[in-house]
Amino acid sequence: MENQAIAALWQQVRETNPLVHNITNVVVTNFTANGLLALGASPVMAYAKEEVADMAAIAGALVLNIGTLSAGEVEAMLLAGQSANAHGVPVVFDPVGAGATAFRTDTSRRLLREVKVDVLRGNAAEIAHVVGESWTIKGVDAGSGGGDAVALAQRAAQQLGCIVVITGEEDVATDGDTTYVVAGGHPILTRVTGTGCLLTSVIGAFAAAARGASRPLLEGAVAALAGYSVAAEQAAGERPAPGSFAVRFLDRLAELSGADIERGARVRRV
Ligand SMILES: Nc1ncnc2c1ncn2[C@@H]1O[C@H](COP(=O)(O)OP(=O)(O)O)[C@@H](O)[C@H]1O
Ligand SMILES: Cc1ncsc1CCOP(=O)(O)O
Ligand SMILES: [Mg+2]
Repeated sequence: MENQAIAALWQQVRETNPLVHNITNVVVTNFTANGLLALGASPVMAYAKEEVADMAAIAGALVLNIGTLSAGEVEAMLLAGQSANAHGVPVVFDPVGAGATAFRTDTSRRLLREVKVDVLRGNAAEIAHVVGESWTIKGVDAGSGGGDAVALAQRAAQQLGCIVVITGEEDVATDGDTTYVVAGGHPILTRVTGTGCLLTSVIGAFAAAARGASRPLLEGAVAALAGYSVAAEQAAGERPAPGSFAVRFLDRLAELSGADIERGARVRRV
């Protein structure tokens, strides 16, 4: 995928200002809404089972995130997901902490069975546990010393029949057939909570824009990953610290130019 096409997709998200319905966790709600606004998308958080089907139906994309799940929220996610499916709205799912507890693992698998998920995004440990493989996990974070993230993503995509995105030092996006690796970003991202969750919602914004233009969702996900990494590198600068990085990162998401992306995006097909 060419950097020019990535820049064009970022421009398209800004121009189309897609509505992204998030059912996400209490830790990252505000950061996610601000990140989506900075990017040029429109966030809405709606959780009540009385309204989620209606909201999902009118959204450009639905993002499900089980970071602080409860039984009631799972019920709402199923209703929202099924409504999105019925209305042709793309669904992006972040299985936060899958593998850390049986409730998270079982809920992830249930959502994937009962909702047609278009893009699954997690760290390597979460994706491994969703598909029944082992990988060290600590709460919501992946442990190191696992296996091959590219092969894991490809197996998961084939097994689940959706696009799988695994993030880490390098990010992988695959539909099980075509696979891209995105380099860049910065380790400081792992010291600010919600950067993975926001990325999942950003992929939602790109899925919404891709839907409008009938472009492949995989390209949208790759564009999201690539621009996100460039913004993080710029925000990190010389001596990054978590607090100021978080603020600068929002600024860079808002100000990232086509030229920044064309110069900085590092995508390769593997
Ligand atoms: N070591 C690293 N170097 C550069 N970027 C990283 C590194 N680890 C994670 N990232 C980036 O941080 C963001 C969140 O990814 P990750 O930490 O894997 O998700 P999560 O927070 O859900 O565990 C992604 O943009 C990813 O590319
Ligand atoms: C710390 C924490 N605990 C439950 S959800 C959450 C946020 C996880 O965010 P991310 O996966 O983006 O680091
Ligand atoms: Mg996460």
